[in-house]
Formats: sequence, C-alpha cells, structure tokens
Amino acid sequence: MDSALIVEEVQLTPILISDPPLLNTQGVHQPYTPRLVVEVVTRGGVTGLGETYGDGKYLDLARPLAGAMPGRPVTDVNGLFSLAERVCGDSRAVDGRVDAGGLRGAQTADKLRLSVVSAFEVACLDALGKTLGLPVHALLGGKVRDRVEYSAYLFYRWDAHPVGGEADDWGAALDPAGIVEQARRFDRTYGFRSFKLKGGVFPPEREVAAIRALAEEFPGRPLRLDPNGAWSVETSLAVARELKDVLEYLEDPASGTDAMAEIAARADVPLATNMCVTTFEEVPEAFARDSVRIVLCDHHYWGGLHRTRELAALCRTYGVGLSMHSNTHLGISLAAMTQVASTLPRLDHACDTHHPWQSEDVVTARPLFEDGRLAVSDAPGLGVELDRDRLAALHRRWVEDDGAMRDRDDAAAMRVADPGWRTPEVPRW
Ligand SMILES: O=C([O-])C(=O)C[C@H](O)[C@@H](O)C(=O)[O-]
Ligand SMILES: [Mg+2]
Repeated sequence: MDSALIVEEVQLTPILISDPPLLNTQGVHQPYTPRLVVEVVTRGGVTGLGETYGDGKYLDLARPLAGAMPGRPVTDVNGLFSLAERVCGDSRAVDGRVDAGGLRGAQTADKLRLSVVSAFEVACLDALGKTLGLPVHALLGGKVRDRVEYSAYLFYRWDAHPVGGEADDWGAALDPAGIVEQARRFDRTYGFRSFKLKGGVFPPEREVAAIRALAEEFPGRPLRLDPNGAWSVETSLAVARELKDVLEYLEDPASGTDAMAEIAARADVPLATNMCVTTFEEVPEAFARDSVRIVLCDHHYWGGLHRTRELAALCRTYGVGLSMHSNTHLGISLAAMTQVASTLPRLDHACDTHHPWQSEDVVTARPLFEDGRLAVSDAPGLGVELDRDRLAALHRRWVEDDGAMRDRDDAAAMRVADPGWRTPEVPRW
C-alpha cells in the first residue's frame, strides 16, 4: 500500500452552529445545534472531511474510533464497520425506542455507531479522492447525472428564539399565508420545484389548509407533508383523503410499521419514511407489508455512501422509490449527499435538505442551488474546502457552552417559551 494513503491522524472538532426557531412535533430547534467535523489526515499530507451529528453520545463513539485509525489505509472503508464494532463499545443513552429528538425512528446502538462511521467513511473517501485526483462519485462507480434536485423544506417557525440565538429575516410562519410566503422565497431564491412541509405542529386541519394554500399558489408542483409520526391511523387516513389530489407523498403520518402498513393499504396517497425504515433490519418486514412506497435515506444513519448505494439497490429490486432525508447539516454532508445521489440510477424524488436554513458553515463556499438543483462537483474528493477560521469560531462556541446546547433537545428548547411543555405522546392527533 502506498504510504501516502495511510492515516496519520484523525481530528475531531465538535461545534455548535446556529439554528433558527423551526417547529416540529417534539418542540422547537435550539438556538444552537451540535455537529461533529471529522478530519482524516494521511501520511501523504492530504486531509479528508466528514460530518455527522455532534451530540455527546456520538462523540463518545467517535473518540475511540478516531484513536484506532492511524496506520490504516483510507481505502479500507469496508473495514470501518468491524473496527467500530470492536473499539466503540455501546453508547450511553440508548433506549432502543426512539431517538432523543423523536424524529429519526428507532435509536439503537448500531444506528448511533453507523452515524459515526458514516463521517469517517466520507472523510476517507474525500482523502482518497483528493490523493488520486478523482471526485468521490468516481470512487462510487461514477455519476449518472450532472445535477441533483433538492426540495424546499418549509417549517412553521417563530420570528426569533425566545432567548438567545442569531437573528434572521425570514419572519414568523404560523399559518397558511406564512407558509406560502416562505415557499415563495424558497422558489425565488433557490428555484426549488418541490415543497415539503414539516407538520405535526398544529392540529391536522390547519396543516391541511397550508398544503391546500400551497397547491393553489403552486399548481402541479410536488407537495409533501411530514408530521413525524404524530397522527393516528384514522387521522392519517382522513388527511390522505383530503389531500390525495395534491400530495406527491405523505411522509411518516403515523409511527411504526404496523400503522404505516394499515394506512398504506387503505389510502390512495403513497407513503414515504425516514422513521420506520432506517436500518437494513427494518427493510424485510416493511417491504413485505408494503408499508412504504419511498424510503428517505440519510447517509449518516445508514452508515455512509456505500451503504446508501446498497439501500438504493434493495429499493430498486423491490420497486420502492428512494430519496434523501435531511437534518440540520453543513456543506460537507451536503456535498456527500450530492456525490452519492449523482451515482444512483433511480432517484425519482427531489432530496430533502435543511441547508438553506443554515446561515453558518465550515466550508468556504456556499452551495449554489439553481432551479432547485446542485451541480455535481468533478473536483477531487467531495469538492469542498474547510474554512479553518469558521471551524475554530464554531468550536469555541461549543467549548464555551455550559452544556445546555451540546445535546439537541427540541422539547427542552420549547420549555423556554412554554415551561409546561412535555414531549407529546403519539398519536398526538
Ligand atoms: O422526518 C424528517 O424529515 C426529519 O425529522 C427532519 C428533521 O429532523 C426535522 O424534522 C427537524 O430537524 O425538525
Ligand atoms: Mg421525515
């Protein structure tokens, strides 16, 4: 093995990035949210970048993995999985039911570990690509499209956080008119064609009215509604009936494969998920029961870019559509999503991205969406460059935080405005 491809060291930098007051069924986004930046440095002097969730439970797993990396070739991305199993141990704070935010399906030790491995895999691929002078998509077999389509991610939101946080000029969006106004700005600024509304915030009739208002403003455009499993089967069926003429799909209307299978059997709207199919173990039952028509892959919790391609092959085989889920993420992960998305033969739905909500980043150039699409970079690696000053500043914020923001907790953030708030039981409606 060429010694230039051997890992010399791995740097982990936890950061806090500003996040607007976006509402979901659990509560509201904190003013600052944790992310972890992973840098894999080779003996050849090349640095590969990766990014993942930055809460303490991810950091606990990332540290031993980083310590075990020196001396290994960056080409050995398949070996990362067994390495992580060996060195990471089980994370604290795994309850086996739902993730802390309640938005990403079952939380298991495997899924937490895979979310960490994903950042190391992406960083190794970035380092390998930079060393060889090849884009990451070439390392995945080559791109089959030059641009990747994303959708606008609409949120009910407050004008500002009740305490702290960075100001922005989006204004509040708490009714159909506010959501339509937000969609207009996404359309104008980024050219997004599809719109996804994060639901589960208000009683379903109000969210149905917002989707109707969007359909009126943007006739024929793909529309999605995602209450993160907050509804009962009967409520989901009623919403599906109301909106069947305008929805591209309904995303996780209810929690769990049983409920999703029942809705799928009785509704005329396709169902999508990033909650009931989030691991390979969950695929057989969900597909056998026709619970979902579209899986929203998230390369973080599926374990990286190669695993995303494995999921894509499974979905193709079973006639299930594939798209991508997104959480608060930065330009490194957006570049990784775009690289892998460019290699997937079937990608029938615009991918989600939160990125337009992120005013801060650790990469030097902001992504340029045109007609709702990102051009696929052919530069070596991921095609993004680290802004070390920004990284240092965002890390300083993490160091100086008293611990309140270091673990994302949307219910705790909501209690700042509403002290009686408790994480809602599902079904909420
Ligand atoms: O289901 C989804 O698409 C998400 O959970 C995406 C994000 O987590 C979003 O809901 C959020 O951050 O509030
Ligand atoms: Mg979702």
